Amino acid sequence: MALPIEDYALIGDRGTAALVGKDGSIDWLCLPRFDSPACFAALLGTEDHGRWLLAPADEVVETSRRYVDGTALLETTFTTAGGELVLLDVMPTGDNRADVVRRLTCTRGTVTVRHDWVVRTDYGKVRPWVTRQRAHGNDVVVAVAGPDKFVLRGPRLPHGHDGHHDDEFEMSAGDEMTFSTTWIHSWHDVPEPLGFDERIRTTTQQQREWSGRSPDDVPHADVVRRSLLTLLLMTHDDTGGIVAAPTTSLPEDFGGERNWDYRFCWLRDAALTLESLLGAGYEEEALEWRRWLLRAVAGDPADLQIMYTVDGGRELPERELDHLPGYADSRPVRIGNGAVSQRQNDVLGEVMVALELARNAGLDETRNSWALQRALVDELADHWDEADNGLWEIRGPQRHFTHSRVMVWVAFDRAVRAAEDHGLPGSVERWRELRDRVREEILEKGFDAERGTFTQHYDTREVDASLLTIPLVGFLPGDDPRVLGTIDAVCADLMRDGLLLRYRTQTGVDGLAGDEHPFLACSFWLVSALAHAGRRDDAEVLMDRLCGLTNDVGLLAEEYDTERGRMAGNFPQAFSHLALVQAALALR
Ligand SMILES: OC[C@H]1O[C@H](O[C@H]2O[C@H](CO)[C@@H](O)[C@H](O)[C@H]2O)[C@H](O)[C@@H](O)[C@@H]1O
Repeated sequence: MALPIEDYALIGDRGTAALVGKDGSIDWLCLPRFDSPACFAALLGTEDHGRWLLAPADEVVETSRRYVDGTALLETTFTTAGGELVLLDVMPTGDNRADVVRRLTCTRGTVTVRHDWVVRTDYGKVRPWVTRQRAHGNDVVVAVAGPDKFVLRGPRLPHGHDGHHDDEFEMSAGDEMTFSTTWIHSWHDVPEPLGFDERIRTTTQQQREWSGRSPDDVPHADVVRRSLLTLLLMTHDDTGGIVAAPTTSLPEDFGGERNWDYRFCWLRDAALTLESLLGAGYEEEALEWRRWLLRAVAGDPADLQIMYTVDGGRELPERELDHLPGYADSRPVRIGNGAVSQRQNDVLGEVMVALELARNAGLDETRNSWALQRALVDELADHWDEADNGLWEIRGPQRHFTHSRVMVWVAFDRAVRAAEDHGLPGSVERWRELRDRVREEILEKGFDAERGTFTQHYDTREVDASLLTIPLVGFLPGDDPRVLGTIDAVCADLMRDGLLLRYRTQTGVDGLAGDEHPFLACSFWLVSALAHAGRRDDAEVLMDRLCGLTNDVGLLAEEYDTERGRMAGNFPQAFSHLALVQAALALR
């Protein structure tokens, strides 16, 4: 059975990423890309759905973990009655290969190690054909199924029993053993082995150099550095696409149906990630992402999607995997995401903010990059008043969501500013007129004057945590009475044990059964809104609490179940980490 979500840590090579459990088992890995089918899917099922375990066979009396300073190399230390074993997990970056390297070092006494290598392709469904072969002068174990080939290397290889390749062996103080699994296309020959020491050294250097540029002058600078590194791991090296999370179907409601696939590039999540990276001083990432964006949305602006595959593809049909029981029996397990065809009017606003920040950071517009923004804003000008599914991608009826309307204002506002401040060409008069019109409309229809708060949509008196972004995007100043009233109303209606829900599910607005837990990004938005409102002390108290919720290696899922003290939803979630960075920057 899978571990609590917070007992996993992320390793990755910026092509894909794996979840390593505190028990030494890799329970989730999609190869070679974030959105490829998983070959280790025990996270959503059992060990028979694929996993790779290296851990003491003896009873473990203590486990501690850490990332090697400034890197995403994970070090797990197991203490047993007889000794101590350190497991280093690395996915080397920058070499266009897909390898997972696991190095065991016995640092004290004697430890019996258990090895279990269970590859199942197609998300735990297909048992590959596994053989022992000779390649490049060594024995290797090779698993083949359809297009995929997995090569296990190591100084001592496990043997096959009942579909598992397992082994037990003793290690004594000073012993070191390195194993690796490499993915290749099944029609290719087994590649050369990696030079482990050299790849570990370069990966360490690259990641240290990158994370060393993270700001020191923010509260919780270490947590911020880890968040930035986690966002980097979710940015695809080759294409520049940024995924929302490396997992699918970790439940928002344990045992419920709120299970979604996040292994894709949402324009919203990616644009917000970029804002955080730019705010923290990482500028070159903006260029890569803008290139990704230009390729992904190229074509008729009317065909803009709200999400794409990692390489900018448009097809990500949602389907259910019946063969997987789901994490904590949360079914269905879904791959693909039906929200792809939704109308979400906020998205262009977020994109325009990120591209404006990039411009202000010195990234010049190319003819193409501005022409595209201009075409998208003109397209929005023809449809700005249509109802939508909102940023929460609700599957209930479309509405006039206030947050979406505010982001429409943002899109026109940033387009006008691009023309005014940077002399970029476009239908500025029309954009200006629509910007002012949507603003008036929001203040009239999206504001409940009696209660002194903005509302979730135009036909309700309910509130929504997304309204906390109103001061953050500059729609109103942070100390405007309407903003202060909204903060109070959101806290009064949506606070659960000190953390914020996105909205009240009980109203049925999202068209789904069940409930959910506080959404961590919303609580970070509250920190930022409080800071903008001049309530710095309150903001700091909440920020301290939220940073205290990160797991032992600094990671956050999408939501937090305050009753059980457990993380919920996909993990780690870019939205949570990017909002953490933004909150820290707001408190700078
Ligand atoms: O709440 C139902 C929706 O949940 C998912 O959307 C959430 O995740 C997205 C990626 O991080 C984020 O952009 C969005 O704001 C969140 O609501 C899911 O992807 C949707 O299919 C689902 O309808």
